[in-house]
Amino acid sequence: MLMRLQNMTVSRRKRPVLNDVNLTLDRHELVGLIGANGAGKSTLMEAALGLLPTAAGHSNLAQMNASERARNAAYLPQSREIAWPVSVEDLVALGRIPWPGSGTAISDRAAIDAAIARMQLQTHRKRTALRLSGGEQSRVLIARALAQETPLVIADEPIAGLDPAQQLACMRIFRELADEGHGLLVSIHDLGLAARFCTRLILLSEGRIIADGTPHEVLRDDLMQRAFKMRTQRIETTHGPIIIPI
Ligand SMILES: Nc1ncnc2c1ncn2[C@@H]1O[C@H](COP(=O)(O)OP(=O)(O)OP(=O)(O)O)[C@@H](O)[C@H]1O
Repeated sequence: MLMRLQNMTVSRRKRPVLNDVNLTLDRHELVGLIGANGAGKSTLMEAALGLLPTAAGHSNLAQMNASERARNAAYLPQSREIAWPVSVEDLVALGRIPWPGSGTAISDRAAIDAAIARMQLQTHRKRTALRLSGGEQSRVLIARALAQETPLVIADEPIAGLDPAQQLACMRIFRELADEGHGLLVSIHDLGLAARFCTRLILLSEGRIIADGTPHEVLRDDLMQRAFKMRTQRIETTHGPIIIPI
C-alpha cells in the first residue's frame, strides 16, 4: 500500500475542511481526485503528505521523516512557482535530491534525461525555466516530480493550463506510470479526461468523500448534481465518454 489515510480530519482557521477521510492507494492505480472548488482536494493532498496538521486521524506518509517521504512520494503543488533563474535541466535535477549522491550518479542522469524526454522538453533543456510559458513551466515541474522516481506521485491539478494536446499527453504518461507499477493521486477538473484515463475516481464534496470507485460508478448524474450542483449529460464515444455540464 503506497498511501493510507485513516479517519483524517483537518481544520483550517478552526473550520473543518476535511472530515473523516479514509483512503488507500496502491501500485498500478491512477486515482483522480475530483470535486468542486473548495471541496478539499488540495487540503487532502497536503495533509496526506504531513504538510498540514491533522485534527484527527493518520496518514502513513505524514509519519515518515522528510527524506524517507521524499523517496516515497513526489508532490506537485497547485502553485507553480519557480524561485530561481535556473535552467530546465537543473530544475528537473532537483528531483534527485532525496537520493544519495544526488545529481552526479549515472542513474541520476538517466532519470533526469528520461523525465525531460517524457515531458517533451528536450528542446528547452538549456533554457532558463523562468522564461518559459506558463504551460511549459508546468511541464518542467511535472518532469522534476517524475525525475524523483518515487513509487507514489501526488499532483495537484497537473494538467491545468496545458493545451489540449499536452493535457492528453500528460494523462497518457500518468497512465503509463500506473501501468508500470507506480501509484498516482491527481486532482483534476476535466471529467472527460478523468473518465478516460483514471483507474479510479474519488469524489470530494464539502470535505467528505462521497464516492470512490470506477469512473463509471462515480460520474453518475446524481453524484455530479450533489458535488457540483449541476446536471451532466454523458455521451459514449469510441475514445471514451464525453461529459457535458448542463
Ligand atoms: N490557507 C488557508 N487558510 C484557511 N482556509 C483555507 C486555506 N486554504 C484553503 N482553505 C479553505 O479550505 C477549503 C478547502 O480548500 P482546498 O484548497 O483544499 O480546495 P480544493 O478542492 O483544492 O479547491 P480548488 O478546486 O479550488 O483547488 C476551502 O474552503 C478553502 O477556503
